[in-house]
Amino acid sequence: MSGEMDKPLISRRLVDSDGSLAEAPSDAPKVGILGSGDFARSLVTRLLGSGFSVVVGSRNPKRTAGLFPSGAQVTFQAEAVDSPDVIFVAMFREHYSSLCGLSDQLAGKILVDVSNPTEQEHFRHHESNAEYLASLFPTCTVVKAFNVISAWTLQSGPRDGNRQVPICSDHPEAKRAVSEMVQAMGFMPVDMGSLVSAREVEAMPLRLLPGWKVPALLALGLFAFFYVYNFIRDVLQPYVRDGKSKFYKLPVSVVNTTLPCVAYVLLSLVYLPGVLAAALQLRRGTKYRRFPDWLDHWLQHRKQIGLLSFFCAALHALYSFCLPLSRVNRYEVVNLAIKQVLANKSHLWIEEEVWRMEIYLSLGVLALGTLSLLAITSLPSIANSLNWKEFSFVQSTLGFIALVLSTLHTLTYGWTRAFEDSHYKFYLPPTFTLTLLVPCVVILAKGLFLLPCFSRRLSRIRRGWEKDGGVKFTLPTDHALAQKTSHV
Ligand SMILES: Cc1cc2nc3c(=O)[nH]c(=O)nc-3n(C[C@H](O)[C@H](O)[C@H](O)COP(=O)(O)OP(=O)(O)OC[C@H]3O[C@@H](n4cnc5c(N)ncnc54)[C@H](O)[C@@H]3O)c2cc1C
Ligand SMILES: NC(=O)C1=CN([C@@H]2O[C@H](COP(=O)(O)OP(=O)(O)OC[C@H]3O[C@@H](n4cnc5c(N)ncnc54)[C@H](OP(=O)(O)O)[C@@H]3O)[C@@H](O)[C@H]2O)C=CC1
Ligand code: HEM
Ligand SMILES: [Cu+2]
Ligand SMILES: [Fe+3]
Repeated sequence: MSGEMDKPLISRRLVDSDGSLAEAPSDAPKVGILGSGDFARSLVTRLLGSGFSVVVGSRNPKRTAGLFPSGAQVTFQAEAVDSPDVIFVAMFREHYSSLCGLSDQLAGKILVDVSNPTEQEHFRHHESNAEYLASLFPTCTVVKAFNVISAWTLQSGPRDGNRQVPICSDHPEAKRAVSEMVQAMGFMPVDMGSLVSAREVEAMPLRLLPGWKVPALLALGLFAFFYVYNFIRDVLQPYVRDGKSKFYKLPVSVVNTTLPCVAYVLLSLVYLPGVLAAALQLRRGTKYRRFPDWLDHWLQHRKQIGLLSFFCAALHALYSFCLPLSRVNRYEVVNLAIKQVLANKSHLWIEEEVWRMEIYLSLGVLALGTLSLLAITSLPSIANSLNWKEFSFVQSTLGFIALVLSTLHTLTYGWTRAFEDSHYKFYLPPTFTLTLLVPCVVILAKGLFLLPCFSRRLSRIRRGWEKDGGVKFTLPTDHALAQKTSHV
């Protein structure tokens, strides 16, 4: 082992100066730990601090004892597993089989598997580490726990970040015993069922932001499409036709035409699946049939799509604020002024342009402000403080209002450009016209479903009425449905 690995994660001085880690009272529940690595050391600190007495089993206790706080007993593996009923296996999977000599002593005890496979290991083995441990020690009860907690969090205490510790085991009593320990250590146990779930639990720390992959790819795809489209219109066309170099537009101008389009299209894609779902329910005349998978999945990713839309819109606003700062803008203003002077004109003021700009800026700010409310309420702590009605008012009603405001912002920005030949470059229409299609469909459809004939039928369907057949049951299924389709 290198010197780095030999350094104790917990310095003795620090631990000794902390009164709470003094020797545990003799009647404290005793816990065993096999292994003396980083995880074992952090676990010991936490367990001692939570009132447990700890015995550590090492292959070489003489060498490792110095790394542990004085309250812990460090001894040989065989001795350590003798008295405690609960034993943590703080070792890597490949070393589990080295414990087989302890089989007889371990019989009937609870083994806690804390291990995390690497990504390659996870895919190489069909069974989870915990199931493998259980197969090596058929007379023991194996509980999977703590793998999602880092050694660092264990040591410093669950002050921030996620406190949840998923637990699974085939034996309810063992699971309960470990759950109580988890709670005593300041974490929150989450029952994940039987040991088969260990594979899922072991995959948890391997996942980076699940649920964001498809929305992020969607946003990137839209960004790439609009960026290329704007590049062709704003940079390539002037270069090819007039030999003008407008490449300076790449970092700010083209980006600020691209970002709002991405934000706007994403926002409309948040509200499109709700409309499709309503249309499908109207057509089927029942809500008791599953939506097709793609729609189901889409409904479940609205939160991520919405937050990405908010992110792009916020960037768009920042870029817009920066436009007047750019040198391009300064030169343009000066050149225009010179032109005015040379033409002997004193007052440049186009009333229509002034109003158009004032209105579209104001609408943009209002739209972004409304979107921020949605973003704020999607924070779990805020969402938890709202009841369902309040949450769905903000998300559904205010979100739709944000979509309408964005549409008005885009329309007033575009004004008459869609109908002027000079704004078609290489026959390509102005970018904003491409973005208007989906939002307008969503807004029209929402309006349509508000008509009494549709809305009455829709709300009856949502209360359990069926086209052919009576009322099935009138449980508050709206809640269940809504919760199932949200990622709060
Ligand atoms: C910045 C931002 C943050 C977001 N954060 C979240 C978040 O944290 N969590 C989240 O889930 N989503 C979030 N979203 C996504 C989105 O705001 C919500 O999913 C929103 O509830 C969708 O509203 P909806 O009206 O389209 O869909 P839904 O409310 O699901 O309704 C679907 C359809 O059914 C109709 N309908 C719904 N309920 C009834 C009823 N009881 N009676 C009759 N008709 C009904 C609606 O009119 C609609 O046509 C966020 C979006 C953005 C932009
Ligand atoms: N570090 C972390 O943040 C986290 C770790 N885990 C899991 O905890 C387990 C231990 O991790 P960690 O403490 O970081 O690893 P370390 O390498 O620091 O510790 C492993 C320990 O295993 C013991 N061991 C027993 N038999 C063998 C053997 N044949 N060969 C090598 N070592 C052996 C050693 O103790 P001795 O020499 O005293 O016998 C050693 O200290 C792993 O399964 C890991 O996935 C889970 C979550 C977070
Ligand atoms: C503080 C808020 C906002 C400000 C200050 C703002 C400002 C602007 C400005 C200055 C333009 C013209 C850009 C250019 O000259 O190329 C513009 C265009 C646009 N904005 Fe905004 N905006 C805001 C919010 C939003 C929001 C929330 C959305 C939608 C989600 C949005 C969507 C658009 C669209 C689609 C365009 C047209 C882009 C194009 O085709 O060129 N904006 N906005
Ligand atoms: Cu998913
Ligand atoms: Fe595995």
